[in-house]
Amino acid sequence: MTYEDILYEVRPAGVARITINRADKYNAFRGQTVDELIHAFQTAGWDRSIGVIVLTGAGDKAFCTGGDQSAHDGQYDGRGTIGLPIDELQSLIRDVPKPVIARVNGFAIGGGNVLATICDLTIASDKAQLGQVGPKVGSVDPGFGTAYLARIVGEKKAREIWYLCKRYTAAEALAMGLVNAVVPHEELDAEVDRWCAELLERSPTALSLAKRSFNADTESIRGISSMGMAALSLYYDTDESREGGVAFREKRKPDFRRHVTAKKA
Ligand SMILES: CC(C)(COP(=O)(O)OP(=O)(O)OC[C@H]1O[C@@H](n2cnc3c(N)ncnc32)[C@H](O)[C@@H]1OP(=O)(O)O)[C@@H](O)C(=O)NCCC(=O)NCCSC(=O)c1cc(O)c2ccccc2c1O
Repeated sequence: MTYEDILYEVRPAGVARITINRADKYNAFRGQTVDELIHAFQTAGWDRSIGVIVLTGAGDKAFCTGGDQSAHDGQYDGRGTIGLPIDELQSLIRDVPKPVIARVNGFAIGGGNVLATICDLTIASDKAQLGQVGPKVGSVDPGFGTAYLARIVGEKKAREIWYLCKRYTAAEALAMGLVNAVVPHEELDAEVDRWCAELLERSPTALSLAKRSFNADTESIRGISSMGMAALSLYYDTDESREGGVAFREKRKPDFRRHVTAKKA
């Protein structure tokens, strides 16, 4: 597969770096981006010469800001249940039998925040900002993005993150356990390299067994996600959901309640 939306590099030896290369869109993903990410994770995941996978975004503004709002009118573009086969990508990041590190170099918002959450480890620049926007833009991740997040930061904090859609600094994310480390922006690569070097010294089979063992406890969320995606697909076809995307593109506040109250009894 020839990549247009991502970069795939092996650097240094043993480390596959997968970069969402859409800096002009704040590294938002469209259907093609997700398909390319799936291909890249499958390649790195089953290549025995690779011991660690690093996921990041191009430039220094954003790690990833989730679904591309310019490719979202009702359903997203793409071949999956909601257009984007994002649930396949999320499962794959969990399924690859090696550690995946999120290198969070800027905004990790919406689906970008979900990707960083699902990765095994997260290392953030002190310039990073993390948060959810779903209910602000007529969407929600009804699976790993919500239920798995609650496992990490606790129910109260997870509900705050999703209901209020605030942006959190890297330091706040560290305090709530959403990231493993925060470093000055210019030291991000050196820190990621250090973590990768240490992981490459560990037994790959022991790491893979540990990863599967951690995953086993939250596998039921995969079922919740697949049911949730079917419900979400129906929601995306409502005026209430469309209002979120339209308002984002028109750079105005959404008025969701107008559509709720317009429903017939
Ligand atoms: C990232 C921001 C917080 C930045 O805010 P700021 O005020 O600094 O800048 P702008 O808002 O003006 O943005 C700058 C520039 O970037 C464009 N942009 C940013 N994000 C996107 C995007 N996601 N898609 C397309 N374009 C984007 C923006 O339009 C500006 O371009 P100009 O040309 O006008 O200059 C803020 O931008 C922000 O909050 N962005 C997030 C937007 C968003 O709605 N994301 C999608 C949310 S839904 C989602 O991601 C999602 C993901 C999943 O994985 C799911 C899984 C399962 C179910 C559902 C899922 C889901 O809904």
